[in-house]
Amino acid sequence: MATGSRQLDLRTVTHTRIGIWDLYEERGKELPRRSDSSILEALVQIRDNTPYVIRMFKEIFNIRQVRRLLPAFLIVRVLDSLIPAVCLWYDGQLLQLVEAVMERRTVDTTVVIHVAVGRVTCAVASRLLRHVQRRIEIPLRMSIKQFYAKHIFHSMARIDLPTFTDSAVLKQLNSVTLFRDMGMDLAWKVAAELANLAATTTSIFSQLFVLFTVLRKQQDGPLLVILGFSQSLFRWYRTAPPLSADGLYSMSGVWAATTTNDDYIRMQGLKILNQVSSHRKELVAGNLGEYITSQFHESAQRVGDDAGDFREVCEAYFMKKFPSITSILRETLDELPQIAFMLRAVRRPTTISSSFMSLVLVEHTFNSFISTHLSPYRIFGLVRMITDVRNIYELKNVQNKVVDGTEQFPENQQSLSNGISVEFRNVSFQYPDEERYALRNVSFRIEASQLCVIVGGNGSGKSTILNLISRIYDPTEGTILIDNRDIKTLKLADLRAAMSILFQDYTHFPLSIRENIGLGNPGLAQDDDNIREAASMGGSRNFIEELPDGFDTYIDRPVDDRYPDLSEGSGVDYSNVRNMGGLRTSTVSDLSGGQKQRLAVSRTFMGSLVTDTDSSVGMLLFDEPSASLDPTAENELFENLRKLKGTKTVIFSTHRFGNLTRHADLILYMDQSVQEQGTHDELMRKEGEYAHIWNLQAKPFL
Ligand SMILES: Nc1ncnc2c1ncn2[C@@H]1O[C@H](COP(=O)(O)OP(=O)(O)OP(=O)(O)O)[C@@H](O)[C@H]1O
Repeated sequence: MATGSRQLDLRTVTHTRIGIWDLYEERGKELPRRSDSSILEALVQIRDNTPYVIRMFKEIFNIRQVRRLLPAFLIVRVLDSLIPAVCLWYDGQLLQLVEAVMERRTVDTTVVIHVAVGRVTCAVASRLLRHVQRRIEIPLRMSIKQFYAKHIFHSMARIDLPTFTDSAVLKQLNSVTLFRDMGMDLAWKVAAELANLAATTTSIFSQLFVLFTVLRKQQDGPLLVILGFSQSLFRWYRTAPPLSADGLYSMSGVWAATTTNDDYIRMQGLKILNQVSSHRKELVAGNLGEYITSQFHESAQRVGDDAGDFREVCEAYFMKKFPSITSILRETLDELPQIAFMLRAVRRPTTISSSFMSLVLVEHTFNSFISTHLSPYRIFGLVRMITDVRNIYELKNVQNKVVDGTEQFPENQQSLSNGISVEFRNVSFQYPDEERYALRNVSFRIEASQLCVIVGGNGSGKSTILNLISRIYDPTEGTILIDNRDIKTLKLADLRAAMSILFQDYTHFPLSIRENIGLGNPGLAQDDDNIREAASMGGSRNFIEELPDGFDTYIDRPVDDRYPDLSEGSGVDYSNVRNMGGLRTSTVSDLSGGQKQRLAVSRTFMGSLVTDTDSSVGMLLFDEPSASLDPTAENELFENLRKLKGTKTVIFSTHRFGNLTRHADLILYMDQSVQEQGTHDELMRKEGEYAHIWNLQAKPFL
């Protein structure tokens, strides 16, 4: 697969087979900040990522709402964390009361009342504090989330296609955006976890202090406290997850894992086929339900229990490698407070009941330490979150693969009204990770304001030419000149503002039809008159105006209506609430394929519109835009394109030979390279491949 610079130096890479997975690790090459399970490594991670957390706090503190609410939240949180210590103090009072009763055989009722009132007050205070905490937490969380939603949105919006589809970059993006709202919520989660940490530490030290105060007069009391504390520390350590901060055991270096297990790959494919709504139509029409179920079962049977996700399989593998060495020692340590208690009971049998109560108090307190927020899972979770905070900020630094130019384009905005010239000089191109050349040694020149039609069979490289003109990708070899200047020297934003493109694999944005068209020219995106004009040019205006919501219609609504978990099939009738609220029953859009294509054409025409204040584009690129259009619509489109001749450069790619080619200033007949070029008459006279296909395909219909 790999070629040239992509070649691997296999001597430095080790291969391990783990279940169905092949793991490749590069020897002696460490990633800057991934680490294994040791607490020390976790500390290193915290240290490395602290600047990002500080930056995060500075930023969230600049949000007015947060500046007001965060200190209040922290104060309430810490106050709440002191309550267990107060309760413990009352328990100590109770303990002393028992001792006094044992010695004097009388009960001091004021102490009893005091303790009872104290405990009740603690319970009430705790409940109230938690309520206040929750009240503050919700607006606080929403403000922070909103702030990071904007931050992450911008960091992602600037990434170009080759970078966006790079699997390593994708992983970084996923760490920030994988779970719904995850990235946006992350800052809040980190803040909340740090607050928890502070509160838990306060809680532990205040309880330790109270325990010492209560038990210091008892013989062996301090010893019990020390033993209890060390016991809980060891228990804490024992429950510490052996996972590294990124969830994988001890794999701190550069590594990659893949699987070639056909059944596993097929199972994942079948799952997607079954889950993603865009496949449902074919699944139903093809009567595939039973078939894919049986295929899934067969594959699952063959692959057996090896069919795990890499993380699971890896965990199981490394588990075997890490037996617990110190477990016996830890088990012994667990028993130390009880041993101390028994020794004391043997030496001083009269104090046995008070010692027992002390022991219960100590055990109860330290058990609560382990089960609190200081649980090792939460600590490791925090370390992971802190690493993700760094990912959020580093998203901004992801380098685009298509490097921006520095020169303004065009030098004179007016020049765009005469179109833009394009020249390919010996351009060859391979898509990333592809060995085959999509284009090989392609040269041609399209003069400003000419109409160029690119024709050729499937896979002949037509779309690739448009991808290169818009610098979605850069050529592997050769040069592209735009208005006689190297395309790489021009500022990308200027270049793209100067052209309007309809890609073959266009999509509709999950926005209103108005915006779907308007975004063809962001400068005019709010201008209703221009949007209507573009809709007329693209042949979509009539059917849009007939829709109940007209230009406000959403083709795919990005927000789902919500219902309780019970579905309609389970006997619940939602029609009343649905009718009352005007909720739709179907998520499927009402537009035909041809209507959708007309919308996409309208969006592209949007770029050709001019106002006094805004310049329009100088070039329009259409990649097979008439595939789903009826003959009338296609004819209208060609008329509109012909009208642009002389003011805009128009490049039109198609594998259908016909009306438009006869009006083209330049026809490129492609098959990986330019096989023939010229006007229709020139190519017909040449009697080459173009003439042959034209005679076959178009002539009978004209
Ligand atoms: N994103 C991509 N990644 C890898 N290879 C690609 C990609 N897009 C296209 N190719 C390959 O590049 C070659 C040229 O494809 P291109 O899309 O330019 O052809 P086309 O002439 O537009 O075809 P069609 O008429 O079918 O749209 C084909 O071999 C195709 O498989």
